[in-house]
Amino acid sequence: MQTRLRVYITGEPGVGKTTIFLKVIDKLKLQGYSISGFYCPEVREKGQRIGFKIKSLDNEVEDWLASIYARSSIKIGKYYITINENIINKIKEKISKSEIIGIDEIGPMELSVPKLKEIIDYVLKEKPIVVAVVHRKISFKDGKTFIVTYENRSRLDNEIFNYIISLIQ
Ligand SMILES: Nc1nc2c(ncn2[C@@H]2O[C@H](COP(=O)(O)OP(=O)(O)OP(=O)(O)O)[C@@H](O)[C@H]2O)c(=O)[nH]1
Repeated sequence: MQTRLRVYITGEPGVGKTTIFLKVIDKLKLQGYSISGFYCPEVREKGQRIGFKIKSLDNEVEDWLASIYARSSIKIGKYYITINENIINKIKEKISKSEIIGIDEIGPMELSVPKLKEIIDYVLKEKPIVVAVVHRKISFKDGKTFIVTYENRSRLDNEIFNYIISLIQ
């Protein structure tokens, strides 16, 4: 039977979702699994968030996703979306070669960018194993959701890693 595993990591703003996500990805990499995907770290200037980058999980590909300084036809909140076809294709190329896909995050912004939504839809539909940070306002039925809290964040990465390994080894 082809494995089909979805693991979603969610929780309140700033609680530690990305930290848990990256710890789980690192543990899986240490087990020798090929993993790719992307994450969208925020960029701050003098303490103020001025935009987001998009980076491939192996950090080989990086570009601006959205910025308050750019100008484009898509604006989400105060951010103009600036992602280009070139980085999308590079990330798609990496995703096509991996067995495990990691995404941080699946949120209103990422889903409002057509090219990113296309990748997310493809991954959730086609790839066997997906680990994704999901915005607290979004939920998926097909998979297991782990909620990060201040109380469990020191151990939740191990719990999630052990859950995944128990199903794919
Ligand atoms: N002390 C401590 N700090 C943590 C822990 N996990 C995350 N943090 C810190 O909490 C802050 C937010 O962590 P993130 O992983 O970015 O949290 P997030 O939920 O992804 O944040 P948003 O994407 O902005 O909602 C960062 O400064 C982290 O270093 C933890 O287990 N202990």
